[in-house]
Amino acid sequence: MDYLVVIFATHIDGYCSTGVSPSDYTVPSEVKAAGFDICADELGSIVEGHDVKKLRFHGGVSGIARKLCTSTNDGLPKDADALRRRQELFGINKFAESESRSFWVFVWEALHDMTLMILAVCAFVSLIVGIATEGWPKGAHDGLGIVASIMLVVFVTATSDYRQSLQFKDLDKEKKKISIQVTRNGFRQKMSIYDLLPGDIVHLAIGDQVPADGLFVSGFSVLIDESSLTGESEPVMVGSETPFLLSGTKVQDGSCKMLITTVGMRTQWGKLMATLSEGGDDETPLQVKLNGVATIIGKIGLFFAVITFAVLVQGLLVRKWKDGSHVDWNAEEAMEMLEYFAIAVTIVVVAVPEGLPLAVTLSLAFAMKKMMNDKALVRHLAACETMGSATTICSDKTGTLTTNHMTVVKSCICMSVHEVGNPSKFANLKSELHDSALKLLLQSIFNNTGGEVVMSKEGKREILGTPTEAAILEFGLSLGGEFQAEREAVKLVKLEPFNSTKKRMGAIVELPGEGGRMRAHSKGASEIVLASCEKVINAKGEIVALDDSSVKFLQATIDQFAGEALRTLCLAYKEVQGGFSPNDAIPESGYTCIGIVGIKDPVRPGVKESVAVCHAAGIAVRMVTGDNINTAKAIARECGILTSDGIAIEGPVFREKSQAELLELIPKIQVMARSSPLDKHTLVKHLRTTFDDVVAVTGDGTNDAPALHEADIGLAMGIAGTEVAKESADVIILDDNFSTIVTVAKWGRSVYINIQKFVQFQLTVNVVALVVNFSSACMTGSAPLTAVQLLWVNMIMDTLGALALATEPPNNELMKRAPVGRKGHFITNVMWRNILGQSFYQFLIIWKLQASGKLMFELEGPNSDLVLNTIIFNSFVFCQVFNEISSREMESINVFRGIMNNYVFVMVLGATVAFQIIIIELLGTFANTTHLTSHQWGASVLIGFIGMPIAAILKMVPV
Ligand SMILES: Nc1ncnc2c1ncn2[C@@H]1O[C@H](COP(=O)(O)OP(=O)(O)OP(=O)(O)O)[C@@H](O)[C@H]1O
Ligand SMILES: [Ca+2]
Repeated sequence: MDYLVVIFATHIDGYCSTGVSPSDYTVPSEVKAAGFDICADELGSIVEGHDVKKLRFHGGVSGIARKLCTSTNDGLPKDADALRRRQELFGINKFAESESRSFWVFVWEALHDMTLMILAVCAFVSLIVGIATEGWPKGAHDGLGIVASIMLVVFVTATSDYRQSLQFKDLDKEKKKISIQVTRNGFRQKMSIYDLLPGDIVHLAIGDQVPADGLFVSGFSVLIDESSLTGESEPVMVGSETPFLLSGTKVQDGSCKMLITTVGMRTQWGKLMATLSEGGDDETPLQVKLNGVATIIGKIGLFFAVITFAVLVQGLLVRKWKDGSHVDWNAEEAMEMLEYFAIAVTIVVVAVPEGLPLAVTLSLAFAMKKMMNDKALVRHLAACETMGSATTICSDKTGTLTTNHMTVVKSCICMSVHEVGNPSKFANLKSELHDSALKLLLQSIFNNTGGEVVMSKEGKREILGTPTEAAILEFGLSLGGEFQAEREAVKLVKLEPFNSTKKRMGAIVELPGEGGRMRAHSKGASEIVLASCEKVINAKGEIVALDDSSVKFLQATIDQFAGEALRTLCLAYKEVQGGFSPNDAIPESGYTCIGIVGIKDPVRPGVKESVAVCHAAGIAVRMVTGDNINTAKAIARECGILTSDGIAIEGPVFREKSQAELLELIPKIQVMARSSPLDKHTLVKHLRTTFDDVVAVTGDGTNDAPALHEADIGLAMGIAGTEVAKESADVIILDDNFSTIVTVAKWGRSVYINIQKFVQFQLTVNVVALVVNFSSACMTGSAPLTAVQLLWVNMIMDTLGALALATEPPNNELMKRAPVGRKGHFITNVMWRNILGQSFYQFLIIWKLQASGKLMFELEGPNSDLVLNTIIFNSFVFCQVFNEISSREMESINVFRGIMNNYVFVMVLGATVAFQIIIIELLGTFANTTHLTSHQWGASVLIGFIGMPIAAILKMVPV
């Protein structure tokens, strides 16, 4: 679809008269023909340029809406043809994506490997010298062998890189699936931001990202964070005087309705996106660490390679010196030199564990894909590996531990406690309420709210807004209130939307008649709102002073509700004397308490079990919530988070503690209630720095963003989460479920362990290959493993090994051990034991073969060296094949568990064996091998197999 935008963009440019002063603006004929009175470029210049003059010229926001043939109340009409025409003229809300790279780019990149290039030069020289001396095709075998191996390596590397890039592309798409509330055809609906068109009416709330450029229509206290566009961190006020909203910016506070004017690539954000290149995650910490390891090993390899080469050349020179032929060289000797050089280079190739970073990516990408199926979307690759070492999870309560389906189940209106929930109980409550109190209550509920009650397309009543708001609106409806009627009865002068720092929201309404009397409504965390009350409505409907006994009664009620795990909210009002201008602040004291409601939000099924899994896995779970302490405690107890030796603390208390006190306190904190965004951040920071914990934080709201950012792994909720929270997070939990977080931890651990397994396997091969070639070069003057053979071994241990070992799915055992934490060594003692033990065996057996293999296999004649070397090569490869199986487990003896479920492993192993047979039996001329008898085959396989019981015995050695 993108090309459409471009075509029309250029098309319209010809007509549109941008840059001219507003008064001589003429509408392009094409636009006019479609019924619009303004073109896309003009709209773009107004909003992007914050051009108040032009805006005024077009009749302000309502004028623009008219010219765009839309209504600020009902949005765009449904007519599909008209929508299509609109899209043709104004474009769609998509951003040009950077071109995806083709397979050949990856081939080209794989070819850029230094060692491979040197080898290619060797092959080339070998080909020329070979053909010149021995003729075609005999002289070309060695060279062709190397060329083929290089091609194989390049091809496999490129294929795997290419496949990764495709996967990341899919993920990128998933990441960008954002929907938003839109009014079209008179109905509120959720829509993908990509379907937005100029003229659409979008509802923005705190935490949303502005999806396209547009104008503010109506709303309150809108603060926009434009830092993503301008880098300016100070938020900008948006209102009817400065109505410009730019895409890519975020709503930091307030809520509003906006009219979309400019979409897609025409917006500044679109242009910005086009200049950013896609994908390409930074390297993860593990990758960085492993790259370091790889460099060291590479250097060791280089050292050995140089010595091996020197020793081999020296052997040749000494031989020639003895012959006295050191001055004249024949081609065969030149070839020999070249082969030595090739071997030296190959030793470097083998030594450099290119597979390490690859294994990490493979493993992470695999985990990422699987996690997506398990409802976790990984935004930053590094997160999954970090999650594996997490020692603490700071979870928020609402929505993560609970279902986020809230209903009012108890109320204490006018000082009398009622259970509500079914129609008869509501009738009961209603009959007891005094008329004037009921009126006040409904006025408060329906005006002092961030939610809305609307009719859906199907004619059903729908409640919009956060779950808390929805619960209260539902409560109001059940009491016989009507949203529209209450809204029309008074005029809303100001609304201060809820935010987590204040923990309350307020509204000012103008009452009808009587010279514009004003009334303030306040709603919020019950202790806080109650503290600002001076009066209360009593059971008779009279307004009386709030005396000590009433305060005690209300506080006891709050505690009682909270003790039953209910979220409590207090509603209060105040008559505002002496007028009110919208720029004034809503009063904070002198209120009259209407009542308290208790909202039930049941704990999610399975949370208790998941918390238990975390505890078994040595991960501490803490609840950090903005809710009342007793509510939090009750729920934490229900989930198994709060235990008898744990501490529950309130944010304001926590804030006052000294550094020394915190040191003592923090490890014991299991619940932190009434926390502000900053408290959450402080706790996480302390845990990370002072206690060296690896901290995972979950959150949904904008208030959680700082903590999510600070955390080692931020997990945002996919359903309830705001865009701001999601953007600060590393992982998005698509089903908002705590159990999914445990799954992420499990995958993280499996990634970590899989990479460890792979490293163990690869280091073993490395050590043996290096030592064998080096020692025999030193002692016998020849290398048993040739360049082509080494390249094949390299392939087995690098790419194929990574594939086989890095993609093992997790098992439940993983969650029964302690987390690695921040200080754990990547290569553990267990791994060293396995590596050294196994290498020792392999080295010994190959050494034995070299020393007395001819005797053992009764080899004689001119071919005996070749046969023996083939046997050595074959045994060496089979040692790796069986060691690959042993490497599936680092500690447990049973290495076969679940092997048949991991078909990649089985396939890789099968392919390795099959190709080994082909190399030896069919490609002997290229690989410097020869046909082996069944007896010799059996012996090589047996030698490899013995590595397995040895690995098993090693696992019994305690470290
Ligand atoms: N729409 C609202 N209007 C007024 N008060 C509200 C509203 N929503 C929540 N509250 C009050 O604020 C408290 C929650 O504050 P906040 O949103 O900061 O919590 P949170 O950190 O998101 O908590 P959680 O861990 O439960 O998600 C609630 O206990 C309630 O008393
Ligand atoms: Ca929250």
